[in-house]
Amino acid sequence: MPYQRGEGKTVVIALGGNALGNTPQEQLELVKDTAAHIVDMVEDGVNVVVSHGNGPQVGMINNAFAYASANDGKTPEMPFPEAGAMSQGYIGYQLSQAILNELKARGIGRSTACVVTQTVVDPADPAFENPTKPVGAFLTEEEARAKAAETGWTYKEDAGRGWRQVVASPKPVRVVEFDAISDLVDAGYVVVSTGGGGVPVFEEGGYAGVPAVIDKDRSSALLARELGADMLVILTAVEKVCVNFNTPEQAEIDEMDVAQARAYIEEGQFAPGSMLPKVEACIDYVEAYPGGRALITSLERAAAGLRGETGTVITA
Ligand SMILES: Nc1ncnc2c1ncn2[C@@H]1O[C@H](COP(=O)(O)OP(=O)(O)O)[C@@H](O)[C@H]1O
Ligand SMILES: NC(=O)OP(=O)(O)O
Repeated sequence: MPYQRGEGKTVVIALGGNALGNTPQEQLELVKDTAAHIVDMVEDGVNVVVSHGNGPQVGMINNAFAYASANDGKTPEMPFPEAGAMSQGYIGYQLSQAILNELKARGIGRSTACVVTQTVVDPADPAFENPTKPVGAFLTEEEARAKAAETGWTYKEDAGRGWRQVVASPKPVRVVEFDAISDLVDAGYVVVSTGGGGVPVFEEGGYAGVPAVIDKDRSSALLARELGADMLVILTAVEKVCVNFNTPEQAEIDEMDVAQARAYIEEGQFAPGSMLPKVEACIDYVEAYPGGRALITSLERAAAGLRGETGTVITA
């Protein structure tokens, strides 16, 4: 009996940094666990579309080529959009392989498809004037200042955790490969796409890559909305979003509607650069697609969250 999309819920999952780790070797181990959680959802009858972050990875690739180029005079510089595409390629390869292995181990006759994705951004987006997206490794202030002087790149302090290179993070406007992704979902593939939010491109006549990194939660929200997905699931390191996070008054949020979420944003409950863009992405999705529900939870609790047992649910 051929697979039909109408048979189960369609869910777009955005994987946070803890699902991937910091090096390709570490990631290869971590994605086995990630894949098991994803296949739990597939086993529950869910059509899963997976997207993922790429901040550490795209910075690592760009930096490695710049370093080699400066030191051996033979290695070429790697343009930022190409570094973004390379990050999608190797992360997608590892995720896809791990999911395939898990499907096979459980005797589930489904397959994966990995789509290197471009996402249109607006040349007039004010984000190009103010780089905010951290990429690459954490450095000390001294290392960051030396690197900035050597490369001309911008470095900023990242939420008390160290210094990182920052690049522009424009808003996603359109997923270029949307039709292909949708067809693959309809055909029953577990699709990995829109990694790192998609390689940002301007659409001026043809498409052309832009040196920037889109927030993957925002692109996942756009993809979920366009697909008419039943749910957007943002997986990160915490099981629930909290008010008064990291204080003695910390309290978990089980459910909030857009009005409540906006009120919490006004109060400054969600840290910019970490939880705030996730909540904003959920608002974008449920406002544009009121039939949908957004869920923020941890990777470990993802399948339980989809069953309505945990996580923070955001509704219109
Ligand atoms: N109000 C909040 N409730 C829960 N977590 C929060 C809150 N504000 C900030 N955080 C932090 O945000 C983190 C998620 O952001 P981040 O680490 O940038 O995501 P990603 O998993 O996509 O890499 C959580 O692990 C938590 O440490
Ligand atoms: N592109 C993106 O949002 O990556 P991170 O989640 O790693 O920051």
